[in-house]
Amino acid sequence: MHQDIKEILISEEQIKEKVAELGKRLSEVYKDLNPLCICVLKGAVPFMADLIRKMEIPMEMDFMAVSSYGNATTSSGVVRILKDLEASIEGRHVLIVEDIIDSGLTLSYLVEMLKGRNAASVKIATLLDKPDRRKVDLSPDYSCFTIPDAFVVGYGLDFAEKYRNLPYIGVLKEEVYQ
Ligand SMILES: O=P(O)(O)OC[C@H]1O[C@H](OP(=O)(O)OP(=O)(O)O)[C@H](O)[C@@H]1O
Ligand SMILES: Nc1nc2[nH]cnc2c(=O)[nH]1
Repeated sequence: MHQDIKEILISEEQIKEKVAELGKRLSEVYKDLNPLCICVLKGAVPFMADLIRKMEIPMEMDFMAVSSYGNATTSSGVVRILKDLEASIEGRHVLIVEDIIDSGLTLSYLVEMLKGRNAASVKIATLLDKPDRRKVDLSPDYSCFTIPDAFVVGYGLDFAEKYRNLPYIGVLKEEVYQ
């Protein structure tokens, strides 16, 4: 285990199992709909890469970069679009793929914005859901794990851009970010 990690919350094996389950479910839900999976950079990259390989249906992908955190561990509430989608989503079935929903501020902004572009549907798939910290009324359509209120890293999630490459979800030691 990495020296900055206090505890492994979700193991590599647990992630693999849940992601495969979700991919199978999405393959049924989105059969014949050619969904557009939107990966929210950067944290959702490992989840997106693993999830789409478990979706055994035609699909397309695009990427967005938004930022509300910078290098902090709590959301500023201000969502900035750093990179927009490449193509129109009018009439498309959109699935936003996220690594974590915390305050919900990032996604509630994103969902409203994408709905405003006349998508046929806009749904959310998240690896992690941290409902205790929610500031807006938002719940994911698909979620792999519900986690307690702790700052987690790994499998895409960072602290100051580090730890994204850990294959598990871990809780960071307090002394690392204090
Ligand atoms: O529900 P919220 O409180 O809004 O938090 C969730 C957002 O925070 C993280 O992004 P971050 O801005 O850290 O960017 P990153 O994915 O590049 O690390 C995460 O990837 C979500 O997008
Ligand atoms: N790395 C990381 N980013 C987040 N963004 C919102 N919540 C979290 C969290 O617990 N960890």
